[in-house]
Amino acid sequence: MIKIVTNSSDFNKYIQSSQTGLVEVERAVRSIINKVREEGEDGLLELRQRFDGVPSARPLRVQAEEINQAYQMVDDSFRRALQQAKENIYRFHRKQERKTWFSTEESGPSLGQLIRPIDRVGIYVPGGTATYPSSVLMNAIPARVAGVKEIAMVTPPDRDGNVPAPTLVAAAEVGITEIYRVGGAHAIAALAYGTRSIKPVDKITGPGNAYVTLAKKQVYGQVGIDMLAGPSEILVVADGNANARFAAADLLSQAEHDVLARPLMVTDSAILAAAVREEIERQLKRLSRQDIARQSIDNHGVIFVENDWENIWQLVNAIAPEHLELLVVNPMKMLGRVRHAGAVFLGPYSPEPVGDYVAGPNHVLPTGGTARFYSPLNVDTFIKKSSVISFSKKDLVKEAENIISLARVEGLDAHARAVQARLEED
Ligand SMILES: NC(=O)c1ccc[n+]([C@@H]2O[C@H](COP(=O)([O-])OP(=O)(O)OC[C@H]3O[C@@H](n4cnc5c(N)ncnc54)[C@H](O)[C@@H]3O)[C@@H](O)[C@H]2O)c1
Ligand SMILES: N[C@H](CO)Cc1c[nH]c[nH+]1
Ligand SMILES: [Zn+2]
Repeated sequence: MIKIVTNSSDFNKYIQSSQTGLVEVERAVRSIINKVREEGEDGLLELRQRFDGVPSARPLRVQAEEINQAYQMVDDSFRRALQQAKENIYRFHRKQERKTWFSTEESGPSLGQLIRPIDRVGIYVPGGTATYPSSVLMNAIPARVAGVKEIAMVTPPDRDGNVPAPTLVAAAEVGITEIYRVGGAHAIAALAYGTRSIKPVDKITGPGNAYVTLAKKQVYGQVGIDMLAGPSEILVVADGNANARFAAADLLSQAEHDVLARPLMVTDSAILAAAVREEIERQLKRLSRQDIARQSIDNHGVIFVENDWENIWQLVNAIAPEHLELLVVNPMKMLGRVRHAGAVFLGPYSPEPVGDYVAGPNHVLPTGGTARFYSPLNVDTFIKKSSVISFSKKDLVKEAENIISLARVEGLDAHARAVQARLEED
């Protein structure tokens, strides 16, 4: 059963325990990464066999033929839904496009920013316990809008070594053909360091379980990463008027992702809290992934009951959840109180799964409190900027004294001389 916590002095305990690291997993991930670094592809295939049960003889790269066959295996309703989702996600992300710019003032130096896409990106598409074609779109579309040319995709195959057909079709629809059937921390290591058949990438993006997420954290620096997008979270903020059936369904929608998923709620109504708890038990029984959802609800689920709305907003921002639902009267007005959240869903008809699939904003979102400093996956994730500086002699003469004086204070004589050399030119 989900815990109901009414004593606000206990709140911190629940927030902190959910944001602290998983030491055992961190250690396991370190040794997985080292094995791939030291033993390359042989180590990778051994780990794939151990963790994904795939015979090492099964080639890493998915063949073009498998992608063609995948189209025969998906139905029309999936293809229509995929097209609609793709269109909506493209529309939202195109609004984020950036252009190279230069200052256009008539006098003074020319300054600007070069915008360049990252050359080669590795995207992780989860697949350990569910199939995520939607995550293919969410990763690839902002990369395409940014202009990334090379996208390598990794995803865990099933026990027979096959990548699910919907995942392959989604990849083909966004022009990805470099697909490797491998998941987990070992796949992240292979993307970061390269193996015989996988060329290393410049940046790794995408969500995953604790192994994947901690692996991304550990390879950061060797490659760029988007963020820490680990086991799913939802925080439902509900007042006494909220619908208990809706709140319970939304909590379960994230609980079913992972035994480590965090379904949280805060309300000022003890009556609603009890009703939601009852509803969760009733709805859980009908779910196909009830084993996973049950563990998430029992071990990580909490309903906080708090009368003071000032304290409620403090709690929301301290948790900094991946998904925040506002099931309150006039949610738009309450938006101003939100400082940290991956995505905010307003009102009873914006349930979290709308954002997972079709709304358009990205569903790859920061977890574990990292929405305090990370943003959703977006076009900027796939670009980088270079500053451009162009001074004429006149511009340099004007600034020379300032440069020389700052360089002297820093004790960097050669810096000052680089400027003086130009002043003494003729
Ligand atoms: N934050 C986000 O934006 C977001 C979006 C979508 C999904 N998710 C999350 O992605 C995750 C998907 O999880 P999943 O497990 O279904 O798929 P996954 O692909 O993330 O993880 C499966 C892999 O984990 C590895 N693994 C499992 N147990 C292991 C062990 N004991 N030791 C070493 N490696 C092990 C296996 O190699 C397997 O390939 C869920 O946590 C879900 O909540 C997050
Ligand atoms: N809710 C997940 C992010 O935490 C994304 C997702 C994909 N498919 C279904 N849900
Ligand atoms: Zn989801």
